[in-house]
Amino acid sequence: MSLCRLVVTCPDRVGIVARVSSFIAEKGGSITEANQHSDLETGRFFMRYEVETRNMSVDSDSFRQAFACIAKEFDMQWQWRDGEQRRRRLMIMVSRESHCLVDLLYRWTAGELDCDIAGVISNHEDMRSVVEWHGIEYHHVPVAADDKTSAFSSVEKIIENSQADTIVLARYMQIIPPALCERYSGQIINIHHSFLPSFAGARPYHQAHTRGVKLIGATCHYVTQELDAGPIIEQDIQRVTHCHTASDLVRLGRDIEKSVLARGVRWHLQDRVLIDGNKTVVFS
Ligand SMILES: Nc1nc2c(c(=O)[nH]1)N[C@@H](CN(C=O)c1ccc(C(=O)N[C@@H](CCC(=O)O)C(=O)O)cc1)CN2
Repeated sequence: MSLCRLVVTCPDRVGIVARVSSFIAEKGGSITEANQHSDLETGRFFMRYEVETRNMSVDSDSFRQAFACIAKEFDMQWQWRDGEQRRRRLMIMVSRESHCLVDLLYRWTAGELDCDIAGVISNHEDMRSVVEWHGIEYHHVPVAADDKTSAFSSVEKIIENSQADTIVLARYMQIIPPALCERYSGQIINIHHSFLPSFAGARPYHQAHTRGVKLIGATCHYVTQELDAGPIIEQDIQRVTHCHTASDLVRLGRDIEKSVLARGVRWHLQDRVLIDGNKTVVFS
């Protein structure tokens, strides 16, 4: 097994850390990274342990079986992710803007993103050559304004057949239907090109330029039915001035979008992001 991750959320109470850490020690596991958080407003507790398991007396299935008793006692939602189960499969979705897609493909090629890329879905043909150059399957699924239902049933079938467990909207400019949001709740990551909640929706840089902002930003968030309102994973900003045109904001924003999305995806792949209602706990 070697390195495994234990991720837990449960109602907060005294004794959780003591019980879980002593259980891991009893099985011969060594906790190499420990993160925890108590949300005093909601009374929820969040934990993420990385565990070196080479000296453990049990395998992953036996660990899960034994830990289930503790999980039941503390009403935990939990995951024990070992090497085999740990590697996620990403489906990337893109429209016409290439910068976030190309940045993710570069980082994946460089080994920065510990995942498989199951494929790329786009409503345009523009990105086919760069995707296929990386040896990744490209799915062109046009979205007709008057028939989005059939387009997204094709999208859902492609995602299902690819066995992807994480979907990354790398400037994909179509609204994901409620059913797909529900089915992949907490598994669809979007990069919005503004510092949310400011300038949600379309053309945020032009909205920002009209408003005369002195900061622009980008937001990586989980996708929900409500547009650009899902749990925020990561954000960043950059100063701008009256000298910058709307096109300047678009150009300057690209670098922020790429880095914010990459951090958000990487933390998700490492099980560092735990959803807390419409917020997140990020053990970065
Ligand atoms: N269900 C959700 N879908 C999407 C979300 C989300 O939070 N929930 N984020 C958006 C990203 N986005 C801005 O970042 C965005 C994309 C698309 C639109 C929009 O109005 N699209 C039109 C079509 C536009 C076109 O054809 O070019 C539409 O879908 O009718 C607004 C914001 C991704 N999806």
